[in-house]
Amino acid sequence: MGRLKTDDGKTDHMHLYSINQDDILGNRPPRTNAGPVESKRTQLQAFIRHCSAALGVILGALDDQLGLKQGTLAALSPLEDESETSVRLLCSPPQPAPEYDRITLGGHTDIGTMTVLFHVVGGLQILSAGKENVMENWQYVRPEPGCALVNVGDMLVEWTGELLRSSLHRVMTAPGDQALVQRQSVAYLVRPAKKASMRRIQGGKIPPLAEGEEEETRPVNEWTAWRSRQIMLGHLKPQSRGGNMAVSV
Ligand SMILES: O=C(O)CCC(=O)C(=O)O
Ligand SMILES: [Fe+2]
Repeated sequence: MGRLKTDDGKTDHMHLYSINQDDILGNRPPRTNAGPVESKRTQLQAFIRHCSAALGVILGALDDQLGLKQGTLAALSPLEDESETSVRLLCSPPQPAPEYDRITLGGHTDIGTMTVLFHVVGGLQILSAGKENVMENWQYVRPEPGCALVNVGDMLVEWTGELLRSSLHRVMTAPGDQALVQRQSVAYLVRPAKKASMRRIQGGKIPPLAEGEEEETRPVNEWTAWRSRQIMLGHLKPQSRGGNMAVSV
């Protein structure tokens, strides 16, 4: 806790544990995780497969809407290929004297393909497209019982020539009395296969490169390292991207 800088120059207010998909599915030699994770390998495998199947349905619907061949988007992140896909556990301690302006996890867009988020306690906030990044423009996203939240990541924005949008979000102290309890969330963060390309997908409704626009040719790993570094150095500001054309699903 307190290791990551938040947007207001303070530090985070959460514990974070990342579980690597390749480790759980056996795509690489096993890592030694914390005891509670090691004892739940079977459940984690089932969880990953379940999330992935659900995302497959959503990606299939997006294929249709974008006029792409069925399976195009899902094929970029197959379970059996090595990737940086992870299950991320977040935990923020209760605040007996809540500081409602405290940032638990700073504003960011998810860098990968898509995210499935499970949360019960509030605190997640989103900055709507086109809104200035000031406190009063951030809106809480109320968790819906029995529902997961699905987020588009930056790579889907790149592949679709910015048709799809990745939204800037963050975690704050939960509103009202919810701040008095511990907040936990589980996120399944899908990243593409390491060997995938960041090249824009061709076909369907995806716009071809405009004149003078440079083609992105880097592989996923290189692009990820570059983007993370640009954000860390402050050369790139995390912000909502894409959404150039409404695509209804
Ligand atoms: O805990 C949450 O509600 C969101 C976490 C998140 O944005 C992330 O893990 O990328
Ligand atoms: Fe996120």
